[in-house]
Amino acid sequence: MSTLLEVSGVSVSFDGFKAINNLSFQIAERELRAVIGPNGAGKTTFMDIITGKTRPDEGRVIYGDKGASLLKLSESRIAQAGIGRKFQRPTVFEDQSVRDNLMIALKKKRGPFAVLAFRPSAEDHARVREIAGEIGLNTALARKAGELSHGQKQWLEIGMLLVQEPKLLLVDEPAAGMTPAERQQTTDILREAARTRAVVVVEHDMEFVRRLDCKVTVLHEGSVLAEGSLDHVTQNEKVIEVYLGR
Ligand SMILES: Nc1ncnc2c1ncn2[C@@H]1O[C@H](COP(=O)(O)OP(=O)(O)OP(=O)(O)O)[C@@H](O)[C@H]1O
Repeated sequence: MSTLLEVSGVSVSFDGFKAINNLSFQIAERELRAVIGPNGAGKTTFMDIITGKTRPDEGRVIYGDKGASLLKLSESRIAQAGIGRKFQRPTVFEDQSVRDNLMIALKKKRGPFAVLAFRPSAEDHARVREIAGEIGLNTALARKAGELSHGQKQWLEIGMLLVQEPKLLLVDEPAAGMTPAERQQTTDILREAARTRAVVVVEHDMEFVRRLDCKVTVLHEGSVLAEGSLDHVTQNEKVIEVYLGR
């Protein structure tokens, strides 16, 4: 399968401190990947580089079948090019229903001019119902987002990104604060999402990563320390030393 995103030889320093150090990373068009690593390993900075929030000092970030450089694009252009990011804390519109939250996200996809004259079509309603099903909220469409559990809000926000049909979805610590049952469902949602796109999940919870059952990239001091199945990387001596052995 072809590569969707290729990061090569990327470095970035903050006040002389190398947060990302000659980092290389690739993900295929349809792939689920977990990124793990101890505190300060560079996971957040790595995602900031992909979304254009942080510009690297060196290296290349190539995206899509035309091999476009993301380094030339603004944050909003990168988002429009199909890179969606879910931050740790849910940011749904609490006073709006689940349906309206998903509709707002659909509207956003159409761009600033569509917002003014947006009237949801039967197709839009069908799409919203479809996504609500994928995130396990099909019976909660009329509920206010503010009444949802923490886990359900996280799913809603993932749904708001999925409605926009990202090619690459970046998800930051989705399992934090979730009940075991919510974690299980989150795994299912992310695995399903990765059947039609690339999904990168940054996560500390090893049980959660195990259930994702995907290739794992271990970051340490801004570089890739190991990559492979969770069993493979957790047997790596260097990984045990810097990360698991702590
Ligand atoms: N804007 C910044 N200015 C200065 N230092 C920064 C900045 N952003 C990140 N750093 C430093 O870069 C290193 C990598 O940080 P980063 O947040 O990417 O790590 P992380 O793997 O996401 O950590 P955590 O698991 O704790 O969230 C850290 O030492 C951090 O203090």
